[in-house]
Amino acid sequence: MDSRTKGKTVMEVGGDGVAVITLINPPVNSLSFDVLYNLKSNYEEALSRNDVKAIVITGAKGKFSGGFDISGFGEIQKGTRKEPKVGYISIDIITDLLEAARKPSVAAIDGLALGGGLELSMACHARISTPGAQLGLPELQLGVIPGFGGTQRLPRLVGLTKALEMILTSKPVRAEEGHSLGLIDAVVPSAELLTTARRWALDIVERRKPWISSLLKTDKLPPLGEAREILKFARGQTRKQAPNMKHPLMCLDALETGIVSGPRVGLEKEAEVGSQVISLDTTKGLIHVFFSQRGTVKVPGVTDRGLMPRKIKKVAIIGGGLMGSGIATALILSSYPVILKEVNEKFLEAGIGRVKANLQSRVRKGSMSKEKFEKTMSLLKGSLDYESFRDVDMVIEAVIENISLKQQIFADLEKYCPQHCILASNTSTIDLNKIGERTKSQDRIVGAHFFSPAHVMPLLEIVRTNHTSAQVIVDLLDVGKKIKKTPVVVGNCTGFAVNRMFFPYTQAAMFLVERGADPYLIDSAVSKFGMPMGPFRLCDLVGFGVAIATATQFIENFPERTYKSMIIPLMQEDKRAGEATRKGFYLYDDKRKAKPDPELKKYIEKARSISGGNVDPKLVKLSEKEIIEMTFFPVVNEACRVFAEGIAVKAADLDIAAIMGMGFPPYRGGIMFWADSIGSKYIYSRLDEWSKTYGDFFKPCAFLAERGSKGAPLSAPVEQARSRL
Ligand SMILES: CCCCCCCCC[C@H](O)CC(=O)SCCNC(=O)CCNC(=O)[C@H](O)C(C)(C)COP(=O)(O)OP(=O)(O)OC[C@H]1O[C@@H](n2cnc3c(N)ncnc32)[C@H](O)[C@@H]1OP(=O)(O)O
Ligand SMILES: NC(=O)c1ccc[n+]([C@@H]2O[C@H](COP(=O)([O-])OP(=O)(O)OC[C@H]3O[C@@H](n4cnc5c(N)ncnc54)[C@H](O)[C@@H]3O)[C@@H](O)[C@H]2O)c1
Repeated sequence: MDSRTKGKTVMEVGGDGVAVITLINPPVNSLSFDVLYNLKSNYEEALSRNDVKAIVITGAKGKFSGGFDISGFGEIQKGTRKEPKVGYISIDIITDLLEAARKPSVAAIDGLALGGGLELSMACHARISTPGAQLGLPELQLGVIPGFGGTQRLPRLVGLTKALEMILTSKPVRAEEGHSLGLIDAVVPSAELLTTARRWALDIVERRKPWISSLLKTDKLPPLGEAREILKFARGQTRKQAPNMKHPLMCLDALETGIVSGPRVGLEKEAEVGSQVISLDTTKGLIHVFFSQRGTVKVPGVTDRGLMPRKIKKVAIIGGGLMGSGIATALILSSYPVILKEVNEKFLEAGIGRVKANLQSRVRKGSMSKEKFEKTMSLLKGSLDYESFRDVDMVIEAVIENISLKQQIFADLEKYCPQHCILASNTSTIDLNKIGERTKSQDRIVGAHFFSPAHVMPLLEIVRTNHTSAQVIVDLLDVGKKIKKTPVVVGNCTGFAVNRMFFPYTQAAMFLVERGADPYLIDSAVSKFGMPMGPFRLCDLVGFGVAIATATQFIENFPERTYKSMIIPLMQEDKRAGEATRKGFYLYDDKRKAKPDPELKKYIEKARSISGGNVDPKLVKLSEKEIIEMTFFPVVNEACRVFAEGIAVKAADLDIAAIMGMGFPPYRGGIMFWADSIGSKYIYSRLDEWSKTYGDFFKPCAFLAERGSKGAPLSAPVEQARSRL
């Protein structure tokens, strides 16, 4: 393969007259422009050769195709590739050359057929798959729409309602379901895939099997009136669930056009809309997130050293409280045998009970069978001492946030655990060097910072000190992958990356209400921006105990830039500590529904008199845009510090940390990507102005000042010399 080309296809014509075209573009046989143009040439040749009666398309190495090469969208967005004529691939190649050919095509699907991959197969005249195949149209998740005819062919093969479900949720179906839906014609073992597909293709030629063009099918489509109602309902749901995104509605337009005006017009509409969505900001954000998420496991100086992850056969967890039980759940769910250590029988039983409850909720929801529940629980063993730690490969400490307790535990671990054992702590704030101070094992000490609930939240911050060995990080990255977390490797400091970004967010919100802004308007503006909830609702949810503990750490470590608000401590004095006490910034009813509380004013006024601040008429009347800027620009500022200090190696890691740890909307691309979309100059100028009016909480850091004064992108790499990692 030419090093400048991305992938290819190869065609082999057998003595039976079947041309087998194989898609080759590792690792997922994505459909790059090179692959697609090669496929076109192969088809032209196959159609012109007299010795070819039929065609089979398959993918190399057990994968049909993971879809259009996503980096192609980036090339078009950046202008480094000229966009092909609208509809050239979906209409000229896939429809007019392939589907309308005089020779039939059969798709032989092993492994993945996603996005453009499934769409290519739907243009074939039959589809044979292996039992493990995954079939789906996940394009909306990337901000694009199914663009190789998926909006037209999928409803015609599986019906409108199922097609909408598959497209709007981006969730794939397995082969058996695909078969019962009519998407797949036969499911056969891997070893029989190609022979069955070849025979099927020849059977079509011989008229022993039907020659079906998906695009021309109408039997699964509902009557027009019903179709319009179904689409109207889908539009309503989409507007509610994705209010800040245009592309799902544009996708529904393409579907509707095909049903109302016929598939050819539908294909044209799909091509037109498909081209328009590429330049949407939300699409740019989502595509950035796709690659950034996969980039977190590429850590310079660590994962490029040829180290292989060691096998972790057994894990011990110390502390079966909220976090320890969640971490244990995540591990046993991925088949790791786990020992859970607690201080006494009562606490041990409670810890194991929490793990059980986590799994039982899956059984109740029907996502786990009773047998699987028993089998999974059998991987968990309780312990009250360290004797059973003698053969563990990794320990994760999750006891209360107390330095001397953690130091003692790590000293004990050094005595009991084997020398190769990884010693991890789930601390959210404490310096790992301090935790390991009484050991000689600094090279195997690492942070494994999970987020609550640990068996649900997707992020794992892997915290390394200057002493943590690269091997230990490689091992933990592998465990993270196996337990289905997205790991982000960060440096050691108070709050690491996520909590450092969280602090200024909540503090800015407290500052604004003390100066007269309405907390409920702030929550509403922040929710509209795309966060799962506003900062005040969030404080209620996590509880004021946690909020005060984390704020204390920030105040101690970063006093020069902390806004010290008394609102939460004052409320806590009155035993209103958030949702758990049914009173916080909101009042909660029996069903935990939140409603504003007029009494909140009292606490705000008292806090204001303690801080000595005044109501600022400008801040009373903030627009939603100004609210977002005043709450999130301080987050950008802190993210810049984290990046400049080398706590995060790449700006994109902070994007993923913000999305998965804070709930920052993925379609905004993450905190640094969003900041760059606004421009460093503007952010710097706003923070600079506010810091002059309201104090150092808003003061732009040196990194932001430097880049902002030049208008340089904040996410451009930091010089290596300045990076701590
Ligand atoms: C305007 C005209 C333009 C031309 C017309 C365009 C019309 C669009 C047509 C079409 O409808 C659009 C699409 O098909 S969009 C793509 C749809 N497919 C997907 O969304 C699948 C995305 N991939 C995944 O979900 C997963 O990667 C996977 C395939 C399920 C595999 O998961 P797994 O965990 O095994 O591996 P990963 O770590 O995720 O991925 C491994 C590496 O592969 C890269 N990769 C995966 N999919 C693609 C892809 N479609 N394009 C490019 N690269 C892909 C991924 O980035 C990883 O790379 P590394 O470098 O990190 O190894
Ligand atoms: N709660 C969160 O949202 C959260 C999020 C991320 C990280 N963390 C961190 O996780 C750690 C645990 O937090 P948590 O919320 O699960 O606390 P928790 O109070 O719910 O649980 C701590 C458990 O540790 C046990 N324990 C104490 N000493 C022990 C010992 N010597 N041996 C065995 N068990 C012992 C306690 O009995 C208790 O059950 C803390 O370091 C915290 O900072 C918490």
